[in-house]
Amino acid sequence: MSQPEEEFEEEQKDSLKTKKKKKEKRSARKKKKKEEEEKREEEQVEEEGEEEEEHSDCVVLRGIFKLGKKSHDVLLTQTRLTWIPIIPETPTGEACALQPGVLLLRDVFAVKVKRRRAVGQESGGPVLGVALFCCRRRGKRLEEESLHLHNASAEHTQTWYNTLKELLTGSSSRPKYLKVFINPRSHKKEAVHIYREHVAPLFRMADVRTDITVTERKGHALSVMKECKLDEYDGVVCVGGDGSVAEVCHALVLRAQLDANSPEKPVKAVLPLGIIPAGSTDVVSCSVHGVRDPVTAALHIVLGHLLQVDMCSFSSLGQLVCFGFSAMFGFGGRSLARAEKKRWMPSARRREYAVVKTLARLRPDDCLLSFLPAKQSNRDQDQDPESEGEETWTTNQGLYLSISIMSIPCLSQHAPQGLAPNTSLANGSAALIAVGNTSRSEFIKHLKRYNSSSGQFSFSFVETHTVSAVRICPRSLIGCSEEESEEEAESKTTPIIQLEGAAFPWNIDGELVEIANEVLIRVHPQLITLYGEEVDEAESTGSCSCI
Ligand SMILES: Nc1ncnc2c1ncn2[C@@H]1O[C@H](COP(=O)(O)OP(=O)(O)OP(=O)(O)O)[C@@H](O)[C@H]1O
Repeated sequence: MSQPEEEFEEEQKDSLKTKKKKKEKRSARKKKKKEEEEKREEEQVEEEGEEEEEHSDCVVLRGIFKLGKKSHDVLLTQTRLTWIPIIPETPTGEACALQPGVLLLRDVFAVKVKRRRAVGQESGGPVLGVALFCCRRRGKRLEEESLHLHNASAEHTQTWYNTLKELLTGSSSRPKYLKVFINPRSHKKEAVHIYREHVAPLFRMADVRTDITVTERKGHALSVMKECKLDEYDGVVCVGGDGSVAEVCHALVLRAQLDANSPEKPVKAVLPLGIIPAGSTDVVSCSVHGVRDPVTAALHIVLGHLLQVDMCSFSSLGQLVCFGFSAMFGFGGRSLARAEKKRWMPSARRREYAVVKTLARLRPDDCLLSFLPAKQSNRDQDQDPESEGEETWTTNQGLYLSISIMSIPCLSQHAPQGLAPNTSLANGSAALIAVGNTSRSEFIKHLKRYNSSSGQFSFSFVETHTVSAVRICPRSLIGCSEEESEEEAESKTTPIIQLEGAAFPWNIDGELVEIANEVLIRVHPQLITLYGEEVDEAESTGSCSCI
């Protein structure tokens, strides 16, 4: 065979090979596609099976209503309302593209009879049908929505109204009577307005009665809570910032402890607490709602979404200071103390001023820091870490710029993943974040990373631990003399602080608490119930402008 012929034959062989390969590839692709289709069909069958199972939830009522302008076949079961459009036969046989719909009763918080009324008419009027008020989810936000079922028959409408009402009141976690505390001084003094505008109408609609106290001073909510008849209420609501929330949470747990006559051991709060955010940061509200939004918060309350949440007790020299969710010692305590001295400034400016000033005078504290690592068993159940026998404390002595203890993730719009992303609401432990001595620029880098999603702990001077207890014993007031006197020099009206016996500023849930001695913090698993849901991240509104 001549060479060109050989080459041709080789070429032919090659092209045959590639054709074969292509064919193989094609058939493999076809096979894969067929398998995928079969899988999809199987999944669809499974889904349909599940749907059928759910729909086998037997029909309680069935009737015809108009939704919009079209008639629908409406089915009510114990858990859902389903509507299917009734398509009239047309001479042309044209299909109408109307969609069926479904509404889960767990999302419905009110049902009303609709009537036609003239302007100013308060009662009576011909029946139009029933209206259902429900919540719709938009990301982390819950929004109010209504569904109108029209049928002019009074008897038909009444039967549906009664049955729906009965099904809705069957849910035991939904409150009927609430004790409400409103702090009129919170943040921009908008708490009363927020409650009246966004919350009260939803409570009224859901037939939730309320007993309102507008607080007159710090400690007012605590004194009311100590005295009031708790068994009358199904829950407590706090409208305010983190300081107000901390006071009401503390009051609920303290009251449970007093009622149970248990001076040593904290007792789980009897009533759940709903938080309507009206502060500037609203860390606790963000941690259980994912947003700072009064409507979302109110809808979680009326729908009875309950969450068990861990709390800490803070004590010094054997005396209880308070119950709370988070505490900051060092930088966090100092900047709050500085901000409190400038109460006359608007809150955002005050905070910025305090952060910048405290950064400018950054000083470490010489501390003895001890902690009790959390055991796995603490996190799984409602178990008191104190009851676990031998306690093996780890103790370090050193210079710290900041020490934080947080039993909840502390989400906020400035730190969407939370100040303590490694802890959760009810894992029976707290996050200990200890920031050792470093340069100002490195410390600022660490702080800035809270705004982004991660990396705030990947510095050699930051250590984190999962703990069930922490003890902090400040050993001296390093650098305070110079710092405080500079501060005082600015405000000539306030007396110079006497350093002897001076207390250390702590930021406990956004409130300034001054403690002179060692502080013991213990985590108490699921000590309180809050209205809300488990969220992994808060809605962010951009970074904090001060750093
Ligand atoms: N009528 C009142 N006047 C002054 N203080 C009050 C009053 N009612 C309650 N307080 C106290 O005000 C403190 C701060 O409340 P809160 O956290 O709601 O507001 P805030 O400090 O302005 O908010 P934020 O901390 O989010 O900026 C709480 O300790 C609370 O007990």
